[in-house]
Amino acid sequence: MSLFSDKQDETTFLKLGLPEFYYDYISKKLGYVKPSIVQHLSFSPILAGRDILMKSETGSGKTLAFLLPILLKLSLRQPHITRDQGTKVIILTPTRELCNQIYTVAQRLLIPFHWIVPSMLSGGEKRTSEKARLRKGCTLLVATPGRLLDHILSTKSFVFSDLEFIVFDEADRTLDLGFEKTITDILVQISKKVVRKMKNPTEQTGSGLELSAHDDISPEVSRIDTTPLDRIQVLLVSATLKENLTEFAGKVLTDPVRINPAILSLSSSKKSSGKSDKRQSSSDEDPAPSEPVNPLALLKLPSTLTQLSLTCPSKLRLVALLTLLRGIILNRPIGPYFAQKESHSIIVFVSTCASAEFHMALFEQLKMPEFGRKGKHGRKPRSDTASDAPKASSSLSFFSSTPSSGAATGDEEDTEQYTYGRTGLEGQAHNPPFLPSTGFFRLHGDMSQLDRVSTINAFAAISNPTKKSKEKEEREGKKFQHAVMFCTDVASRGIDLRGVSEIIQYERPGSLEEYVHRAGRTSRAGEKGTSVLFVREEERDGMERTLEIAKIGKCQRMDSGRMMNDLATQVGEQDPVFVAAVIQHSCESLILSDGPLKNKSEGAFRSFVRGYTTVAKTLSHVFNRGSLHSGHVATSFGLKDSPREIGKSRPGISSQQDSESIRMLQKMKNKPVQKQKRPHSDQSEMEISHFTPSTEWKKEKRVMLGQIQEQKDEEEKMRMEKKSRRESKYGPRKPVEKRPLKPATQVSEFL
Ligand SMILES: Nc1ncnc2c1ncn2[C@@H]1O[C@H](COP(=O)(O)OP(=O)(O)OP(=O)(O)O)[C@@H](O)[C@H]1O
Repeated sequence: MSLFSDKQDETTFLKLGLPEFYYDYISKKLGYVKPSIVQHLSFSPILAGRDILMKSETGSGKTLAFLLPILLKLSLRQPHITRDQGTKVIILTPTRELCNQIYTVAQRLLIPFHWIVPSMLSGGEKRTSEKARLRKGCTLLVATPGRLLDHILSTKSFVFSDLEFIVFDEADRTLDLGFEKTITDILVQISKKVVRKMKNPTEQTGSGLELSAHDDISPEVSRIDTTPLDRIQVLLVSATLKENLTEFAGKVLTDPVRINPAILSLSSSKKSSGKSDKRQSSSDEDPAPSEPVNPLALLKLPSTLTQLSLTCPSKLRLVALLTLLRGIILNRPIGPYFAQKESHSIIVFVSTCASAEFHMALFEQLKMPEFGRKGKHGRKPRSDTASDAPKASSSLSFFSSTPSSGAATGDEEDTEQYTYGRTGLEGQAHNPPFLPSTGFFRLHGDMSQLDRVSTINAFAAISNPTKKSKEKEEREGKKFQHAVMFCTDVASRGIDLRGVSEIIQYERPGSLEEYVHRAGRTSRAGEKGTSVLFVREEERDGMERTLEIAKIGKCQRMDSGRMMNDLATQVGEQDPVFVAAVIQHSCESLILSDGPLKNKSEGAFRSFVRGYTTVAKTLSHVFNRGSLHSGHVATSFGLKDSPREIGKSRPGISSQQDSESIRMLQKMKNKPVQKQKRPHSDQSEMEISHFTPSTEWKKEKRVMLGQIQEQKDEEEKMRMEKKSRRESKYGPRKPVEKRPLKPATQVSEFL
């Protein structure tokens, strides 16, 4: 089903009730002519004051689906709302990026309604300037939970006693990230403020430190007194509403309307409206029977998305990634799956900050090796014609663990060829980049907020250029045709980057939901897109079956042999295995010659192996470290040391390492060589099991969660302040046992 169904084509925003001048504005200035299905379905229930449980596929326009009717409701009020009436709408988001994005959309939508003031609290700014904005007053506030609670408790001038709407965008993610207690605290504070206002309607209740010793903020959702929240319209929104939301939704939503375009039905638990805010409408009807509670239908991707899996053994992952990226950006014929475009913007998902940093640094420096010209006796470059390429079938085994027999028929000339480039760096200074005219970016939670914003802007300037960004690029002389961004899952939720037509899930997703959200960064608003998932052979069937069972879609298998053959043809070689070996060798040599890059690579390798097990139950049967060969994983990070040695060796090229590299080239060509000293697989597993969660790993994990930790620190600080106030008043209290931090990847099992 497309974003706009046939029936939807007849519906414009005008028919939904937008005033004509406003429709003119959003259609002409913002390009929103027809509502998407989710916007169509949610419009009247929100106008009617109903609580909403909204689930719709990624990129289907959920932001507008809740913002437009809310803003319309507020804008129509007479006399006009003023900012000194306090905050009427709070939108909670799990990440700063999403916060920023929603705030930007709200700002644009509100241009004709200048009396409605939007604002944002996400922790990227100084508290004092945030306080100043709150003091002036804002009608609509987009915030991350930690920073919002901070201001609720400490900014006296923050007025929210007349709150009318709370929206939880990406609600399941917010809970997953361990914000449950913070949200509970926020709701408790809001309830108190609303109750107080109800008792004394003329009082202008600001916020501030009003906690008493008896204000024990409960960590349990079940202990929120939600009666006052009945006055507030609550909206839970996500592309994936999981079971961890059931209890939460049950507590904060009253008689919600479920909106799920996938099922194309609206449902409600009861016919009657129980909310006191039903003041707006009595004509609220339940248009359809209840949505069946089918946990397998919880995840949805756009039908315009092509899902692919690329099977690849660990030791060839790096080469395969480079080849795939080159194939996409050069519009080489790597199957019918990829758009032939002048400019490609590709997001590559990795699982750790260290990996994102490493890959960006490597790809930025990597040059195209000189195939066929470096051999001792020289080797004539072969012609760049398709007829020279070996048959696909012969190289399909390129991606199997053992080289194909076809690949093993090297002659003496081939043997000499392995002396190619020794260090792989000779004469490379003048070589073109492996991925020409491509800007590389990284986005992860360990970057400062400023860095993250400028990265997103720089990437967007290529993926979706505006006149302004084009001028800026030309001024600065940095004109890239393509963009590749290495991201952790910090970017997988809600980020709306138009023009991204390819997603590569290079390192495994942490859960099924993560898979969906990552893939959903393309095919937005009805556009076409492709998502490629890298899997090992032993993972492929399990992953495909899981996606099918969960009705996420069918994952087609990518013809990796064809991809490699094409690269070989491009560089004038016949043997894709040889080409792969040379590329791998170039990466390894570059890493060996560059100390900081090697450190990055080692860090990325360690965090990859450690993190491999932190997979949610929905995917733990697919990705298990039992079969992970750490030696091969090291190869995929361009490391030649055995896993045991990684981190111990000094950066720089040693002759021993260099000869090992040549041996590896020979091994890949299936030449009889002295056995390379690689750990036995059992030994590898011992290495991996060495990486049991340590303090160091916990630290890294916190880094991965970036801003969340920062917010947790803030919470802790507030708790301590509260404790000391309490103790100074009532004396020391028996310490309460601390609840363990909920792992970010812990999600409910529904398969
Ligand atoms: N009615 C519309 N007409 C045209 N474009 C639209 C319309 N509604 C939304 N869009 C565009 O579609 C894109 C996706 O919208 P949005 O970010 O709200 O999707 P989403 O459902 O929240 O996705 P996700 O679940 O990934 O966060 C945005 O670029 C938005 O501008």
